[in-house]
Formats: sequence, structure tokens, C-alpha cells
Amino acid sequence: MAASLSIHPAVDNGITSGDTNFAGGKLVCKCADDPVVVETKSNSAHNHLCGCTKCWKPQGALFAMVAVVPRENLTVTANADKLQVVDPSATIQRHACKVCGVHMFGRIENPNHPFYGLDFIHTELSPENGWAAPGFAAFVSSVIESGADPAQMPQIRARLRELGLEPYDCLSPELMDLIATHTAKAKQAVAA
Ligand SMILES: N[C@@H](CCC(=O)N[C@@H](CSCO)C(=O)NCC(=O)O)C(=O)O
Ligand SMILES: [Zn+2]
Ligand SMILES: [Zn+2]
Repeated sequence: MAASLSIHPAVDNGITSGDTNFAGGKLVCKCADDPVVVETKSNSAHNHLCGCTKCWKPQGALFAMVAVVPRENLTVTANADKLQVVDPSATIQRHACKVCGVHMFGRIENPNHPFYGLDFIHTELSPENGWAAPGFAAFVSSVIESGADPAQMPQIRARLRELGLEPYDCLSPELMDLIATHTAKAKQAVAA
């Protein structure tokens, strides 16, 4: 039963390990003509599934798959004129292709944000192999906001665990600790 759920096409048939020697590659939007191309100079980090309503998900998938790269390692190399920011009021400015709708990268412009300096990417858009594999599932309860039946949540969490992707309703403990450390330092700086 649980195996029939489409969590995300990159994990539904098992997770492919990343290559620690992989040093980045191309991400290509889904347009048949003049696709937008983004290139990174490094592999992705913190790859995870995200159940939130804002991250781009492939058709039929319950989750997005999203990772980060340092913003200085990311360049739009083709058809940048097709990009537009989906929601300018969001913390993560998601630059999407106006024609096919795929999100090509998400950028945080607030220098005080804990993740400032990192761009969010969807490595499934790459023809290359070697990108870091997803390690956990974030914002799992948020799939209900996109229409998932609340009664299905135990099955969804069971399937994620079966795939080795621990489900969290925010980010992973490691990332939540990074955020809290950033916040604590910012408070200390104000108090000093
Ligand atoms: N329940 C909400 C949660 C949205 C949310 O907070 N998303 C996170 C994670 S996105 C990538 O990991 C976030 O940081 N959002 C900031 C932003 O999207 O700009 C929902 O589902 O919408
Ligand atoms: Zn496109
Ligand atoms: Zn998200």
C-alpha cells in the first residue's frame, strides 16, 4: 500500500547515492525549446524532500526535492530572460521559468537570514549523475495544505521511513540547530 504513494520520482524506486567527487553541473528547465540552464560549480548540500506548499514539485509528487549550493557557485547560463520571481514577498525568492513553470533556483536576499548565501536548487533537473542524495524529509505535515488526506499521514511517514528519509515537520535537527545557533549569536551581538 505505502509503496504506491508517489513521494517523489527521484526516490520512489529507491535512492541513488551521490558521488563525493562530483563538482556540480547543469540544471535544465522542462521547455523543449530554448530551455533555461543554470550551472553550479559545486555539488549540492543538505538535499532533502520538502512537503511545503512553496517548493516546486513534479506533477503527481507529494514532495519537492530541494538542496542548496553557495550562491557564488550558481550562474544562469542560458535564457535568463525567461525567469521570473514566483512570489516577491517570500523569504526564498524562487526564480521560475515563465513558460514551463519549473523553479530553477531560490535565493535569499535578506543578509540576516540564517541561510543567506545559499541558493536552493532541484537537482532532479540535471542530466548529470553524482548530486548528493536526499537525507531526510522536511515540512511533512505541510502536504496536507496541498491537498493530502490527513488520514494518509501515517502511511506517508511510514513510506518515508522505509526509504530511509526520516520525516520531520520542520527541518532536520541538524538544520534547526544551525538556525538556533545563528539566532543566538545575533541576539548576543545585539546585547553586547
Ligand atoms: N506550512 C508552510 C511551510 C512553509 C515553509 O516554512 N517552508 C520553509 C521550507 S522551504 C525549503 O526547505 C521555508 O523556509 N520557507 C520560506 C519560503 O518559502 O520563502 C507551507 O507549506 O507553505
Ligand atoms: Zn522552461
Ligand atoms: Zn519547501
